[in-house]
Amino acid sequence: MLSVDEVSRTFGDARTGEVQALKNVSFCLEPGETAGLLGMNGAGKSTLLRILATTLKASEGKMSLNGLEYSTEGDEQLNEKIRHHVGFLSGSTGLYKRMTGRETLEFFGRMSSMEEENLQTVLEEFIARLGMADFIDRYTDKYSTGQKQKVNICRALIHGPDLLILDEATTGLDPVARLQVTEFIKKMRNPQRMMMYSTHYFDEAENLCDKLLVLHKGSLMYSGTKEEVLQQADCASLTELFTALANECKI
Ligand SMILES: Nc1ncnc2c1ncn2[C@@H]1O[C@H](COP(=O)(O)OP(=O)(O)OP(=O)(O)O)[C@@H](O)[C@H]1O
Repeated sequence: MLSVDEVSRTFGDARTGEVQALKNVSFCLEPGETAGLLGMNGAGKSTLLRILATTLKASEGKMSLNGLEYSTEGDEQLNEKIRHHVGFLSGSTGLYKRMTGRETLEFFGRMSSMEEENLQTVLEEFIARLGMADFIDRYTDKYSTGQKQKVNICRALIHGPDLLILDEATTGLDPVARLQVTEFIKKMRNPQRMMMYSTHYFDEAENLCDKLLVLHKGSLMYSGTKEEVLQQADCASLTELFTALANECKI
């Protein structure tokens, strides 16, 4: 289980003083569950995902993954243990230009101490499922955005993490690649794996996620199934909900 309890994060900003990017956010994810993280630009989605991936420290609060406590004091040994169970695709995940996609995935699989036979089996399955055979042996600097993103998603998944964190995984993809990627992510669900999926596409949130977490100005404003969220917000659709939030920001 992923447990997030009263997590906050403040950034110092030279121009405006302090920015409170997350304010007392609490929620749980059960094994097998996928949560869709929604929110307007600047709502705090990436900040939350980076904290869960241990690349950023929370200012306050507690978190645990399957009983392992995150360290907010910067204890690298504790966070290293967590990292073994986490796969993270951030908005800025890059690829080594002078490696092929296959070499990249082999590299990360070996870094995670995967057995060679298992690594090759998983790799072939990923290549087939995401239609990567045509480009996987080319250097990644020649890849299109969609091709890069497919390799990045595989990189986050190669070691079979319990918690998969995907930050806007389909941004910039054409409709066919978007469908391929979302179908692949759906197939990668299993009864143990938890997923945090941030997106600006409502159809993906509805199609992929068991529950939704709506962040607004750093606070978790609504959470639950889509129906529960709409009921809490007294809205008929997610579009209506976000239009209301956007209008509130203009006031
Ligand atoms: N390193 C930083 N220093 C100062 N402020 C930051 C930093 N990182 C994020 N912020 C601020 O924290 C707030 C939340 O940012 P965050 O990137 O988490 O939002 P987001 O919901 O992921 O937005 P988007 O949908 O645009 O990616 C914003 O006001 C942002 O400017």
